[in-house]
Amino acid sequence: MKIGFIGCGNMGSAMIGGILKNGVFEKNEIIVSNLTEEGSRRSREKLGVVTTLDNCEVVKNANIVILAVKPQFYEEVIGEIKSFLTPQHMIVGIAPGKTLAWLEEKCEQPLKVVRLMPNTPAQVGAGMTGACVNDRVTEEDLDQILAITNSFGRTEVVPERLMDAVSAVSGCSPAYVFMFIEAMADAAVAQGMPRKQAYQFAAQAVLGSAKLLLETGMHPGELKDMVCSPAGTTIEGVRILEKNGFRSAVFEALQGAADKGKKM
Ligand SMILES: NC(=O)C1=CN([C@@H]2O[C@H](COP(=O)(O)OP(=O)(O)OC[C@H]3O[C@@H](n4cnc5c(N)ncnc54)[C@H](O)[C@@H]3O)[C@@H](O)[C@H]2O)C=CC1
Ligand SMILES: O=C(O)[C@@H]1CCC=N1
Repeated sequence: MKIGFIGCGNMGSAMIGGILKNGVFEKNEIIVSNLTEEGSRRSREKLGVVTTLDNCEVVKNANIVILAVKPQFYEEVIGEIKSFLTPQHMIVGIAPGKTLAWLEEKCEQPLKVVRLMPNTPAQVGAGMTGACVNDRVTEEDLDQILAITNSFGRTEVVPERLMDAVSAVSGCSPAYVFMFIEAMADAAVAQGMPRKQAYQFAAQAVLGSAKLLLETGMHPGELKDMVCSPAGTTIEGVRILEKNGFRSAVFEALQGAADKGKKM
């Protein structure tokens, strides 16, 4: 086995999906630990990977170890596995607030440490991941990490000080985007559109807008202005969004998410 996941819920299974689809590792090179036999059965059936109920088995059998449990369980899990870690291991944290220094300190030995902040669109190969590493991680190690993260979307290597911003702007933001889509669809339903169709219209508009921005590289303000005809319908909506503090609400939400990460 080459790569191991401790915990295999939403993020773990999304990451493994991309890794397998792009052939970065084979099924028999991936070991996953779960809390319950039921969880292990799901991982085997859904992903076909090797499973165990013992977190230490992951460390004994893989040199890249991804901590894919909720942040509250990090300390307990590291406590369990730390005596099996060696300088050859690369330990990968994906939780907000768990810094490289914190991970190194809890592992109680000099180790290669990586911090990633992926997001759930990884499930469909459209993830965005922020990555940073400690100074023991070599260029070759980083290439291996990028092969993994690029298998489920895009990756940017950033200085660690930006990881809370990454967490807010791409780790958490899918939740806010889904709220936006849901609200737009509700409004379309209120106008008489069937709900299923409303989700198609709203989601495709968000997908297309993001694609337009990424592919043209144009300023979002310019793209917004292209939609707003003088005395038209869109600018009326823009007026109402501004009056209701839309931009400020988004700003505050991301600020709150980033601040929360700093405290974790
Ligand atoms: N869900 C998201 O959008 C994102 C999550 N993350 C981070 O990814 C990590 C995992 O989050 P999710 O996958 O969403 O959580 P999840 O709850 O879906 O998955 C966690 C899995 O770990 C298992 N688990 C819990 N304690 C365990 C233990 N002691 N040993 C082995 N397995 C154990 C649980 O049974 C569960 O299957 C978290 O640290 C989270 O902050 C990062 C970016 C985005
Ligand atoms: O809120 C959470 O726990 C995770 C971190 C980034 C997105 N979701």
